Amino acid sequence: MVAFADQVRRQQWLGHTGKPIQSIVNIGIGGSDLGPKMVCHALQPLGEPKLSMHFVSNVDGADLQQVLAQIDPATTLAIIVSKTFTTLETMTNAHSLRSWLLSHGVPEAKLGQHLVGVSADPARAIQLGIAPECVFKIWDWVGGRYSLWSAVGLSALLYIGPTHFSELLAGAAQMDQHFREAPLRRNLPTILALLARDGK
Ligand SMILES: O=P(O)(O)OC[C@H]1O[C@@H](O)[C@H](O)[C@@H](O)[C@@H]1O
Repeated sequence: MVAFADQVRRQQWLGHTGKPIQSIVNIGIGGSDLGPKMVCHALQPLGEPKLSMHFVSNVDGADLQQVLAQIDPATTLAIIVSKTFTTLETMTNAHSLRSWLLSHGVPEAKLGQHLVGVSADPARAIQLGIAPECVFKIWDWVGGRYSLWSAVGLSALLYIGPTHFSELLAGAAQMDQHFREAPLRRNLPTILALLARDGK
């Protein structure tokens, strides 16, 4: 995953016309959308300025159309993110985006340069035309709401780069440890949960 991200970030991963990737479109919903979207938004100052990031989750076609109007198929990389690869909203948007690429000049044989997948079920991703080596696997035991820390974080990795992404993972591991060990009075996730409860 890091080798792939490096290639894209160094402008060595080329679209079908030989131009480097400039736009990343993350297609997913729930945990396969919100985590990476939040990281890309929160860590924008660390983001790669040559990449524009887009997130499409809504099955209402207006969501996808708004993004398609801003990007060039020749320089677009779509990441289809779905643990199951059966989620209706994501599959609908993935098929629409695939058709858009094909109808805007991307030859079917070169679709693999513009489409990658993240899933616990790689066979389903391959059926969509994603090259087997471009399907990044999520472990089965990762729950949707925590999946940012798995391959679902690919768009965040592309945007902030491997060094910052490793720091993000290390910070999460540190917080896991803090949650297990800190006394409740100083336990940050516990305090946050209590504040949220009080806020209701
Ligand atoms: O990643 P998938 O399989 O497309 O699922 C997307 C989301 O689907 C929702 O139904 C789940 O509650 C979420 O946890 C999950 O992230």
